Amino acid sequence: MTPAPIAVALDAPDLETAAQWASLVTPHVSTVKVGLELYLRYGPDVIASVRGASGVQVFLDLKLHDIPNTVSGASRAVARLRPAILTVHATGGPAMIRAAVEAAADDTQIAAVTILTSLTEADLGRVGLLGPADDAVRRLAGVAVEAGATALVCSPHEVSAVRAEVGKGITLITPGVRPAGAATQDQARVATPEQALADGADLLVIGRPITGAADPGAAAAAIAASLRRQVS
Ligand SMILES: O=C(O)c1cc(=O)[nH]c(=O)n1[C@@H]1O[C@H](COP(=O)(O)O)[C@@H](O)[C@H]1O
Repeated sequence: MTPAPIAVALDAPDLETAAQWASLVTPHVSTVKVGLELYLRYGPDVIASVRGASGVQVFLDLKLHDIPNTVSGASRAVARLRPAILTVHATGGPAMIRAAVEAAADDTQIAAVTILTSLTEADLGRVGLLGPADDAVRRLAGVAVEAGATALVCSPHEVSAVRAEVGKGITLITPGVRPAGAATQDQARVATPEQALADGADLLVIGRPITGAADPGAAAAAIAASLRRQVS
C-alpha cells in the first residue's frame, strides 16, 4: 500500500522515543519530520536514526530565519544530510529564501513557512500584519515561489487560496491538522486531515494526535486509511 501523504512530527524529548515513533509510523506515512527539539539536542546524527532501515523521507524543520549569508551557510551545512524538505521562514524575504535554495542539495525542497498555524488574526494584528491571515499568507507564498521555493507551509484554512495563487507545481504542506474531535492544543488555524487534503494540501504535518496516542502506529494507520477512502 502506498504510504499516506503525512509527515509525522517527531517532537520527542529523546532519540530513542523519536526512533521508536518513526519505526511505528513508517509503514503508513510517507515522511517523518525532525524539528528544533530533536535537532538542537542531538544534531545531525538524528537524521540517520529516524530514517532507519526504511529509508523514509525526512523533513528537516529548522525554520531558518536570518540574513541571506547566514541562511546560505546553514542550508549548506545540512545539505549533506539530504533532507527531502528543509524549512525557512518566508518573512526572511526573497534574498534569504533564494540563498537557502541555492545552497541546498539538489534533491532537497526548500519549504517557506508563511504564517505559523498557531497564530490567530488578533496575534497577527499585534505584530503589524493587519487584515485576514489569508492575505498575508498569499502575499508571502508569492514572494517565496518567486525566490525559488518549491514548497510552502500554510494552514489548511489558506491552502485553497494559496493553490489558486501559485498553481499546481508547488508542494503545499499543512500543519494545524486535527482529526475530528481531537484537542487543538496550541494550534489556532486547524482542520481535519480529510478537509486539508480535499482543499489541496499535498502533505499533512501531524504530530501529537499520532505521537500522543497510546499506539502511534495504529493512530497513523487510522488517519492514513481515512485519507485513502477519501481519494478512492
Ligand atoms: O513548519 C512546520 O512544520 C510548522 C509550521 C506551522 O505553521 N505550524 C506548525 O505546527 N508546524 C510544525 O508542525 C508540527 C505540528 O505538530 P502538532 O501540533 O503536534 O500536530 C510541529 O512540529 C510544528 O513545529
